[in-house]
Amino acid sequence: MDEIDRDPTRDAAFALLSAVLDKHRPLDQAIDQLGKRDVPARDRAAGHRIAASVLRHLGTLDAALETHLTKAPPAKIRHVLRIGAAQALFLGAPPHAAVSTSVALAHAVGMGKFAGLVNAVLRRVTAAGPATLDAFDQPRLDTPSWLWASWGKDARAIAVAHRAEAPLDLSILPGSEPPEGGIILPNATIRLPTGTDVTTLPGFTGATLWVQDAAAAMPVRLFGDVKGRRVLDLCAAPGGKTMQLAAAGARVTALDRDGRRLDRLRQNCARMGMDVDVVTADALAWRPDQPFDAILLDAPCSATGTIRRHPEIPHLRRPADIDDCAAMQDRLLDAASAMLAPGGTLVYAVCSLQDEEGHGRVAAACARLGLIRAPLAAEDVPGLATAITPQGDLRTHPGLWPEWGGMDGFYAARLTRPA
Ligand SMILES: C[S@@+](CC[C@H](N)C(=O)[O-])C[C@H]1O[C@@H](n2cnc3c(N)ncnc32)[C@H](O)[C@@H]1O
Repeated sequence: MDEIDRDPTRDAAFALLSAVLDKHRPLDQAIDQLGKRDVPARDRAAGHRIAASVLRHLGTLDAALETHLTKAPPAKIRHVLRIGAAQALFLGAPPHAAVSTSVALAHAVGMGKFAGLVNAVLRRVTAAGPATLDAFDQPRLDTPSWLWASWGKDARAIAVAHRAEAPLDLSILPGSEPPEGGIILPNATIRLPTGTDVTTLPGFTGATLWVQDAAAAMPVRLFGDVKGRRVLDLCAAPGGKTMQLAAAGARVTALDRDGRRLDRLRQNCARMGMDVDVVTADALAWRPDQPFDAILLDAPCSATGTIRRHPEIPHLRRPADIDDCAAMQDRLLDAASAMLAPGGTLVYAVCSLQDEEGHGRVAAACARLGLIRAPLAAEDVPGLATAITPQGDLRTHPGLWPEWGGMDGFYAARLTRPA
């Protein structure tokens, strides 16, 4: 087949999948690359939707394809098969369209000699539609074993929640009008349906709202009333929690070592008309003129609590990454503790589901640094009393609030330095 009808959407999906699974790049970075190669926004978005669906259901797709393969195909053909099967089994594409576009894709990626195999396997795997998958334990298949084991009794609820895309969550300025069509969650987060474009909402241009997952809005609340208080946001960019602190009336110093992410923080705060002191520095080296009595450490982490938004994460992370994150978190906790005034409050948070990055780090910090917990009470975390751990910390996961569509996985602890 010499003449190939290029299909930019499927080409984009293939490029994204290959960037993630073969080159181990984050999906957002791979999408930016497509933009630099002048792939139109519409094809980037449609390709992203397909690639994200493949990544979300990778274990199930591979198990279903496996039953029709007698020997392992080349990696490129495996991607083509995954893309075809995901469209028919998860994205509602008619089977014949999924098969024919995949055959064309096999040619387009220089693998035309496998076109017959693609045609035969996809016809069989799509013949019965999504019912084909009923025999599979999909949540289990789609979760790497080490992650499943690490999530203990919550593993199934978490993995089930990962099968759906996250909704759009917004924080709004106190007293401002919520956007139409949203539901108001117990912690005052406004939730809009998956796929809503925030930039089209009147409150976005009107500077009354910003994007922040319901769980991500909890750590700042643990300080209580911050009006007029000096607060150090130690790992601040791109600034969701900085804005929440500023909106609550705090005098915020927002520090991050990543200049590009801080540019986004500056843009976000400027859009909201918020005045924040921004510092570009390494938290491990920087020290303030005088200690702070409120410090937020929203530490860098494995981000396994955000898999609904970043379905590539289970396929990129390895157990050793958790150890690396934990070592960095310990160093940042040491630094935060050194900047905390006696009697001050340190809120430590991570968007990770891994105990080693949450409870493990805080237990070690208390023993090492003499910090003590100020355990959370039900009124600190509206609607999430059941997410308070026996130690008095907050542990959320995507399977919570299923009736409203879940939330990100976060861990947060409130610590004090004895006066
Ligand atoms: C989880 S993100 C912060 C998200 C942010 N708090 C928000 O709500 O939008 C972690 C941040 O830590 C920053 N970071 C990592 N190591 C750092 C260090 N040693 N010093 C300062 N910032 C650091 C990263 O650049 C990243 O922006």
